[in-house]
Amino acid sequence: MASVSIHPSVDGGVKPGKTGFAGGTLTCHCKSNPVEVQIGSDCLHNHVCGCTKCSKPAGAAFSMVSVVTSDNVKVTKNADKLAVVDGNALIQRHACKECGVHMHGPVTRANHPFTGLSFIHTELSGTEGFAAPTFAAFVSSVIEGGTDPSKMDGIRARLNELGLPPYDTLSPGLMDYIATFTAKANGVLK
Ligand SMILES: N[C@@H](CCC(=O)N[C@@H](CS)C(=O)NCC(=O)O)C(=O)O
Ligand SMILES: [Zn+2]
Ligand SMILES: [Zn+2]
Repeated sequence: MASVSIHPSVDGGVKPGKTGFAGGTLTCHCKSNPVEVQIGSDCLHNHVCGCTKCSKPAGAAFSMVSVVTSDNVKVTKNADKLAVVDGNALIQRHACKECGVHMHGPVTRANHPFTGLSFIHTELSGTEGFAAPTFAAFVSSVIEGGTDPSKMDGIRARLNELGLPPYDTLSPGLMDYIATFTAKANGVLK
């Protein structure tokens, strides 16, 4: 069952986070002058994502991606090496121009449910303790990234085995959060 690599951080089993964890430093893969980003809190939620836009380690079918509030994200070293991958995307993924690693991705678009949040990859921190992923998002999207559709049953079974329930968009909790935001913005809900 373990033939497909979901992500190196979960392939050996999902490691629980540490209660009261206060953050850590994310470092890119450059051997010299790496970019460093300080995260001043635990992540609010963590998950694995199969979409083509989130950066995946070599050989992995998924990225592991989480959110923190953007005021808890500070680029502390070699900020000049960062460039936005796609200026039109909702998530402004800032990648290292040299090694390609995505370091942080703030959402700054006005009136969006995710405004004020930044997407980060906690495995870039040497310190373990960030909250563990709890579900798998955009699972069907791995096909767009080149996965053979015949592998999908096995991938979903492996995700369930790891305790990461698979969804083809976000988890029900997050989809409800987004729909509630939209219903309030439209005046349908008070
Ligand atoms: N099927 C698309 C899905 C892309 C997508 O919608 N990704 C989600 C999860 S990260 C998202 O919120 N994207 C916003 C963005 O990339 O800015 C793909 O794989 O490229
Ligand atoms: Zn780098
Ligand atoms: Zn994604």
